[in-house]
Amino acid sequence: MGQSKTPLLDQVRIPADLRKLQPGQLRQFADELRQETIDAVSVTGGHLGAGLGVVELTVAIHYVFNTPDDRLIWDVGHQCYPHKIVTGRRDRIRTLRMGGGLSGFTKRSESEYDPFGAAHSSTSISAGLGMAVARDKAGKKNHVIAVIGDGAMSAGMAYEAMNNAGALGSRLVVILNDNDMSIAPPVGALSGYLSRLISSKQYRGLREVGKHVAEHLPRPLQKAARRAEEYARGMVTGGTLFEELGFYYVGPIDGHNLDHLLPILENVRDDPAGGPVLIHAVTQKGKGYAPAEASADKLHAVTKFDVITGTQAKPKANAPSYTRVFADALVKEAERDEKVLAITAAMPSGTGLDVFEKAFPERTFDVAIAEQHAVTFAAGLAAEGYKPFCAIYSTFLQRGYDQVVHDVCIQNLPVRFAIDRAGLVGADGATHAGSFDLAYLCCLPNMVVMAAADEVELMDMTATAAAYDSGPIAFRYPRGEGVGMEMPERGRVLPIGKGRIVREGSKVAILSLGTRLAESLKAAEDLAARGLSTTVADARFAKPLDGDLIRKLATEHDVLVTIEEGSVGGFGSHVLHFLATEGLLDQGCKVRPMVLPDRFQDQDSPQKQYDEAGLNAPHIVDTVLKALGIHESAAAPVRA
Ligand SMILES: Cc1ncc(C[n+]2csc(CCOP(=O)(O)OP(=O)(O)O)c2C)c(N)n1
Ligand SMILES: CC(=O)[C@@H](O)[C@H](O)COP(=O)(O)O
Ligand SMILES: [Mg+2]
Repeated sequence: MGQSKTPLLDQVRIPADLRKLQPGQLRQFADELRQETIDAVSVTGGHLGAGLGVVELTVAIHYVFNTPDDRLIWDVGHQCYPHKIVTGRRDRIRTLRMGGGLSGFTKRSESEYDPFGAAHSSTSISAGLGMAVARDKAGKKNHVIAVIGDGAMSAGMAYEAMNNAGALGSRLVVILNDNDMSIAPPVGALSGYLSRLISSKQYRGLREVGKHVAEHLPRPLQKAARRAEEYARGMVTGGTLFEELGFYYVGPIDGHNLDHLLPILENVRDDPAGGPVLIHAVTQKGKGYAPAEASADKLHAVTKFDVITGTQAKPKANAPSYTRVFADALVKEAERDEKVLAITAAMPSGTGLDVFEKAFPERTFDVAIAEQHAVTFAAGLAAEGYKPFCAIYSTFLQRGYDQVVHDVCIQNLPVRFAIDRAGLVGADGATHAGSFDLAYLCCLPNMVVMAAADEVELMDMTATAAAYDSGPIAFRYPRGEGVGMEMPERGRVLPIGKGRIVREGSKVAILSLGTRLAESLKAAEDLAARGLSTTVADARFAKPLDGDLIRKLATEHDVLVTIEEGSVGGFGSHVLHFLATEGLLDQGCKVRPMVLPDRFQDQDSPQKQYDEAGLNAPHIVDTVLKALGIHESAAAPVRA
């Protein structure tokens, strides 16, 4: 057996083992931890850049603080792979984001070292403050540390939390991990402010003097020195934004320099003064891995890759992604209509608006991680006659729901919602599943909701949304590739509220919404082979429903199955409501809605997730056979 490449890391299963090392060994330990992170992610794929940027912070925090009694919360949690390696999960780290494996984010049920789950950003200060107040009420003395990135710090929730923390005065340590990156380079005034904080050399000089003086005075005098320091700080920068919110500000410090991190964390740990503290750590996303450091996005998210070259093993695409189809379709609409604008909340590449921005930089808005603002900003634009396309993942649109109701629907403003990542999303698991947008949008008056069955439909829905100016309209589509359709030059405008029959039959009807259409057609072939003639219809609209189509299907078939990539309370529920109120359930048609299960599904491949959800062709066949009292199984060979 060759000599281990990670001799120090091999000695550490949990942080208590780490704390047995000498401070002088931590540099090597961090290097080994970084290598292990790179090697593990080269096997699993996942979020690489963020984790590489917090290797030293991870080591220093677990070394100085008594985790898990001291609570450590990672904002977003995508940077938590080094944390997972040093908290008893190194043996499973190569199962990251795989079915049955470790989550790609922090997760309470996975480890006592994960006191709070994450994945949606900007929650860590709120959760940390909750834990700090709980500690105070219980008379405990443990520390609470929240590590939040500069991107996550651009979300309103972070300020709500700091505003409250400053008022409550509970002891809370917030570490701002400032790597001057979100997924893309950061946007917004805060980003510029942080850069000024870091670059004001004069400020750093005064602070340096102040800090050293403060450290060598007896405790009572330190306060005086500290006040002098604060005065210096106030004199140079007028008090940092964070201090105005009631935080003691420490920094900016080098977030990769353990010689700085360790004493500062120890000072903060041992300082008997109460109150919230914000340590401003300057780091580099992708640190220590040349391909990441050289990449524009610092390898925020990668597939499996070759460690030596950094070359990723990206599967060959058989068709354009839905995201790309949307982006290209929107460009075509914008070429014809100067009122078309596009808005993203810090996800330009994920939503495809980076493509749109290349064509129309003046008509593209990245508002940072601020979905609530994005929606109402769009409403403001619509109120003035523009045609804003708010491109937000289904799961992240949950953040702006009240704005959709209150600012868009009640006022019936023509905001267009391009909802990517609808349905199950695979490796990101439950936190990112787009399961609920049908339920949370179809109940809203004035809202029109479409779901694309394939990439041609998505082009048509983009054109339809551009043309529709009578109120809010949303269209959803899944993560991943299209089905490989011949693409028209431009999308056609669809008649609002009208579905289409894709396959004629007579005994069974499958009414599909969205991309379950492919599985519905497969099921129809199987059923026909069993002597059950099957109609397949694509609803296209979840709202308004195509009443005539539904009535036809329910009155001309013995079984009507609805299927959608969404939770209960969405399309199928509204079809059932329609059937019931129209008395169409009274005539014996057996109706079976097929929806996502009423539980959160962990990560796996989308195909396996839909198998687990029971929404693939065999499940449709089984549902029909059961409804007809035929006790065959979809798995059983079809009768000759
Ligand atoms: C509410 C919400 N919107 C969007 C995202 C998508 N997202 C994941 S990480 C990220 C950037 C985070 O930037 P930062 O906090 O600076 O962390 P870094 O990747 O730089 O370490 C974004 C926008 C999210 N996780 N949550
Ligand atoms: C961490 C985070 O929230 C994003 O990076 C998200 O994982 C992106 O999802 P996609 O990979 O579907 O764009
Ligand atoms: Mg960042």
